[in-house]
Amino acid sequence: MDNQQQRVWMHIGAGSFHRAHQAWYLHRLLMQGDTRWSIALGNIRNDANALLTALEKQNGEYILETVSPAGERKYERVTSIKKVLPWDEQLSALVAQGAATETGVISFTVTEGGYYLDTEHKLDPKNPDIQADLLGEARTIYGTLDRILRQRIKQKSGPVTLLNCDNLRHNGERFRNGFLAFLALKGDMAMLDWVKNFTSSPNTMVDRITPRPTADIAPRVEEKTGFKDLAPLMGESFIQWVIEDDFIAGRPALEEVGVEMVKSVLPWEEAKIRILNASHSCIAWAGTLIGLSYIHESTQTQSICEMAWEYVTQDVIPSLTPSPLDLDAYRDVVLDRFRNPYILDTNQRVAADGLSKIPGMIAPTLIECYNRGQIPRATAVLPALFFLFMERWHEGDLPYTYQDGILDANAMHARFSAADPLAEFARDEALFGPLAGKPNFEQLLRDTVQSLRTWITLQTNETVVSQ
Ligand SMILES: NC(=O)c1ccc[n+]([C@@H]2O[C@H](COP(=O)([O-])OP(=O)(O)OC[C@H]3O[C@@H](n4cnc5c(N)ncnc54)[C@H](O)[C@@H]3O)[C@@H](O)[C@H]2O)c1
Ligand SMILES: OC[C@@H](O)C(O)[C@H](O)CO
Repeated sequence: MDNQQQRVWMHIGAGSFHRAHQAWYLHRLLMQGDTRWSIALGNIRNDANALLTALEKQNGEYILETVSPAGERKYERVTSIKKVLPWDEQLSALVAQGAATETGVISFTVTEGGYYLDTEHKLDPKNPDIQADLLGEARTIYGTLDRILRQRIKQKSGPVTLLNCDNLRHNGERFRNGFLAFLALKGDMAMLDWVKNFTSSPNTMVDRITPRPTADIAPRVEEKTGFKDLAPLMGESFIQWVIEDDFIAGRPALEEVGVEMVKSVLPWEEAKIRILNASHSCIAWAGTLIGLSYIHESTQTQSICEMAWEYVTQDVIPSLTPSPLDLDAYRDVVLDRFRNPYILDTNQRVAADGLSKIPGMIAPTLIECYNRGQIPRATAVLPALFFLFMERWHEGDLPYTYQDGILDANAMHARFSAADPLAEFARDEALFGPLAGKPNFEQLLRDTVQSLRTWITLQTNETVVSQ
């Protein structure tokens, strides 16, 4: 193996997922003796500083615990992060590393809300974070990359791949359109041209359920491996990564470790986003509404599992057919993964970012059902659950903090203080695009919310009686 040319893959977004997924794949490649690429990890926000410090102390290494649906646990020391980039206000370390010639790939996980796109998948220029970045700050992925690439051009470091690893449909394309729109709004046509010509943004489908790490992992890791890990994490044993092979400045040989390199990621991403992610949120919102804390408990509640099953079976599968995937089998495997009791994934984590998930993951199925003359009764359950979930949020009755990158808390409270909050919700174009304000859609939501209120009362009484 030619190890002369050391290349760097910089990742922005030091959350759990990157370390359980992309870093794990590269680690496997290193273990095969191909050490040409390594990862440099940094973050835009200052919310990962403790983790970055812990990783720095361990030379970027940590133990990943994986657990199968049967409860079999495995431990692996992940060694692909060779550089930990410390955070400062100016993001100096990220900028320096991103601008270096050795860096050929810049990937990112900044959550679904981190792209600030509306139902038309267009950048929302009114968002305060976007406005700040247009004035030169680096609060979002756009302002951050703007800074990095500006420096890259100055140093003549050449082309670079910008690799989105978030759960977004057409994630490369949507990010790229957002970024180009951002640069156009800035009026920076030279930079815009450079990005068009010297970067590529492959679409990818990423998959591994990775809960937020809990305190019980470290003692287990120490007992099993003898390593007193300051930054251990846990994920399910299942893993998948499908990428469109469009890397402008080289890439690690990821196909050697099970990554599927394809021409078009479309069938995989549609299945993942609609069958896995949208059902996941459905289960998290429903579970929360009847007092459950974990995804497996919620999925094991028959009426909740039926909501997800019917949504996929009645509305999604007809939308995605024909597909090269066996969608019925995909649905069943996904629901089985959600039932894994050892993962202890929380409804809180999966319920997050609903304001981005409704337009990105759920509205397309609603629209397509209407377009083929079908009333999307099963899909309407998902936004109806989200409405009831946000009503609880408004009343201060959620058992946890709701995290949503694009939530305008004042506007949302105002909506729920209006005479008819459901009408306001159904008319929200940012959520429902062309369906917003359509009387038949509003009525469908109203009826669905009503029957879910009855379901919640019944379920809650049942829970109280059986306690
Ligand atoms: N955890 C999973 O199971 C999983 C699986 C597949 C894909 N993903 C994708 O990865 C994303 C992150 O998941 P995670 O488990 O690492 O979450 P996490 O909560 O551990 O980390 C979130 C990361 O995003 C950053 N961030 C949040 N909002 C941002 C914004 N507006 N701009 C810039 N940075 C922002 C945070 O600083 C942090 O680094 C998910 O939202 C999803 O799109 C996660
Ligand atoms: O639906 C929530 C996601 O974070 C999910 O855990 C992930 O997409 C699985 O790959």
